[in-house]
Amino acid sequence: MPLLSIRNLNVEYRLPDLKIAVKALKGVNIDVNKGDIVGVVGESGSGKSTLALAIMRMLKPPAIIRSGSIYFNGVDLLALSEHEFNSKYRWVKVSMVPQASQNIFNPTMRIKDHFLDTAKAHGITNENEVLKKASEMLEFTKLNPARVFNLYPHQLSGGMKQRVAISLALFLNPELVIMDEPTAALDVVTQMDILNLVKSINEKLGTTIIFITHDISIIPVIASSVVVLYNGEVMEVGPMEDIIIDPKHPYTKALVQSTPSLSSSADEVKPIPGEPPNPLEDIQGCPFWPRCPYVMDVCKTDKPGEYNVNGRIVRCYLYEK
Ligand SMILES: Nc1ncnc2c1ncn2[C@@H]1O[C@H](COP(=O)(O)OP(=O)(O)OP(=O)(O)O)[C@@H](O)[C@H]1O
Repeated sequence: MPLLSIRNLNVEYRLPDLKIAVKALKGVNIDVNKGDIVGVVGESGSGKSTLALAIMRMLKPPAIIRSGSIYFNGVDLLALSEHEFNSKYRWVKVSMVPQASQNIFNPTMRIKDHFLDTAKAHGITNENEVLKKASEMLEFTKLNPARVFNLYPHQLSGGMKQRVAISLALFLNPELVIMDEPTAALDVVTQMDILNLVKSINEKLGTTIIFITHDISIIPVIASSVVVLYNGEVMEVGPMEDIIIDPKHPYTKALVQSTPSLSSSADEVKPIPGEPPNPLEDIQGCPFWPRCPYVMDVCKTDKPGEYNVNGRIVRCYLYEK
């Protein structure tokens, strides 16, 4: 059984002024196996953060989960009461390093108090116990707890803040951590440090990780398997090497070809044709058809199913048997 299994997840943002809903996630199915680092890749607006917030049950209005299930070890997280989810799952079994996590800190609180506050929100009030565990996690992320505990957020560099955000996500020993663009807004050297840290969390602590990024060039460095999102829909899922070396879905192919570091020569780099989708427009059929070089009539009217191509899932009529 996968550690996390998302089934037919549909999330909308309702925009009453415009009398429409933006369909941010459409029929999403994703399995995350224990011990994996699953890279979720997609362009801006493809629904990555919505997915992270849905798993954490942290979506706020105008977002609404229209339907679907998110099973964690077989328990549907969406069916639990808020009290049960908060006391047994949120941060305890599943936690998150949010997007732009450098900005999550309360500027008036010392780092130590961020750990105490998070623990308190989950019913853990033994200060010594919390600080001992927080120290271990700060040390694991290569920070000096004695020094960092008493600092205010503005006294930390961007890389240090990201390490603290990661320590905060880890310190209740979750089995799964969702990291939403954890290397965005960092310089290249610090990015590599954080990627190495993420790998050591996975290897040494055994934590399963969902690693969200808009940058497919990071995927080979970090992920064991990949989910490709486009306009709120899963296009392709498979092992990292297969997806990067031999992408099957025309969108994944276009994404790889548009990325200089993944192409063998500069001549092979091609921008993805056409325009990114308009979130207010509900495209019939496959959402990639207006940009797809292989488009067929059926793609414009019907959504492709999940076709199994040598053990990976590809949602494209080219692979219909
Ligand atoms: N609060 C909101 N109100 C209305 N629409 C929203 C809201 N938040 C997100 N959306 C829409 O939902 C879709 C998915 O957004 P989401 O932020 O999940 O994508 P993303 O892949 O994480 O993008 P980015 O990398 O830019 O953060 C987009 O079309 C976006 O415009």
